[in-house]
Amino acid sequence: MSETLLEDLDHVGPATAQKLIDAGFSTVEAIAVSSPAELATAADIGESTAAKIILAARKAADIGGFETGDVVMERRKLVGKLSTGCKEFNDIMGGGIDSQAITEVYGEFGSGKTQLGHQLAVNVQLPQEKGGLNGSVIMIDTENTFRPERIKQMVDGLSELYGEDYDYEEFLKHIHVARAYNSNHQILLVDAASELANQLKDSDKPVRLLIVDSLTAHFRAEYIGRGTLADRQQKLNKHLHDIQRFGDLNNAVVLVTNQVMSKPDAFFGDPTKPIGGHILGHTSTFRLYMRKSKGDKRIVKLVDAPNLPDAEAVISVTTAGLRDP
Ligand SMILES: Nc1ncnc2c1ncn2[C@@H]1O[C@H](COP(=O)(O)OP(=O)(O)OP(=O)(O)O)[C@@H](O)[C@H]1O
Repeated sequence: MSETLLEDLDHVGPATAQKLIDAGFSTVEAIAVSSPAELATAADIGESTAAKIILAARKAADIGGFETGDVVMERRKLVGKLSTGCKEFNDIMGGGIDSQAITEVYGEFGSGKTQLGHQLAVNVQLPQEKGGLNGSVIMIDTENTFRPERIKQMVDGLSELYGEDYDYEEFLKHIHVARAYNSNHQILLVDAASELANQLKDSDKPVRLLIVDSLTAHFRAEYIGRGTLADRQQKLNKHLHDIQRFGDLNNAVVLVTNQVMSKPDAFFGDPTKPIGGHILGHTSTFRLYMRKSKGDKRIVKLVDAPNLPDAEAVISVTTAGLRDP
């Protein structure tokens, strides 16, 4: 990542730099990949100035053009694999959940999406040899489903598993949770997340996991009726690009959850399909479909991945956390 300060960019004075930072554009890279309209609104500047700033940022950040395959290969080498704690599940994901990608998990209520989020929030804090990424977590919680008590159970589960004495309070300190009260708030929280990630960048636990649980619930509740569909998809699309950018810039794993329709509905369509339709399908790099099975078992199906075959894994959701059955 470039070390250029915002103030060193042409057309950016100290006041504008501060406005940009307040709006969540705290790095040259974040500015370089924004659109003039987006930047103009966020920092309250004219669009032509915004366009000039973006050009300057692109030069300074040295991103946005073509890359040769070896450069892509270098960045891909940094891709981290976060363990789910379940062997079969890790296997179908090629060894774990990739950083620098969005993984969407969809399924009915109670299928275990939130449990997976909690387990990853614990695992990501572990060192690499234990399947973690030695990182912190940012969680955008839209339905008030985050439960610190559940984290404690999972940390206790880890202590048992490894015969070590993990302190759940330490784990909780590295999970930054924000409630999103509506879809606009949810969108703004990604900016806040970028800022926080930036602050923690050089700490001993940089942010390596972003969870948005649920990605779609607010959008679904707020955009009702056919006339609003295009608007909703457009907002969701931009939101997802912001999220993807977060994952790329922070080399972070991104997990977003999504519901399926429990009963057919003319607006949202097929009951077995995730909400959000095509836009989500194209943006999330990995899609997982979770469903309940017997007892505490859950079936996780990889339905879409760039370079992996579709496959299924069985996991158990136990008090100690996600486990192999
Ligand atoms: N402490 C626990 N011990 C064992 N199993 C648990 C525990 N807490 C939750 N579960 C299991 O996880 C299920 C809830 O799963 P989860 O909250 O992840 O669902 P979800 O897919 O996020 O649903 P929703 O769409 O409603 O948010 C419970 O029904 C239970 O089976």
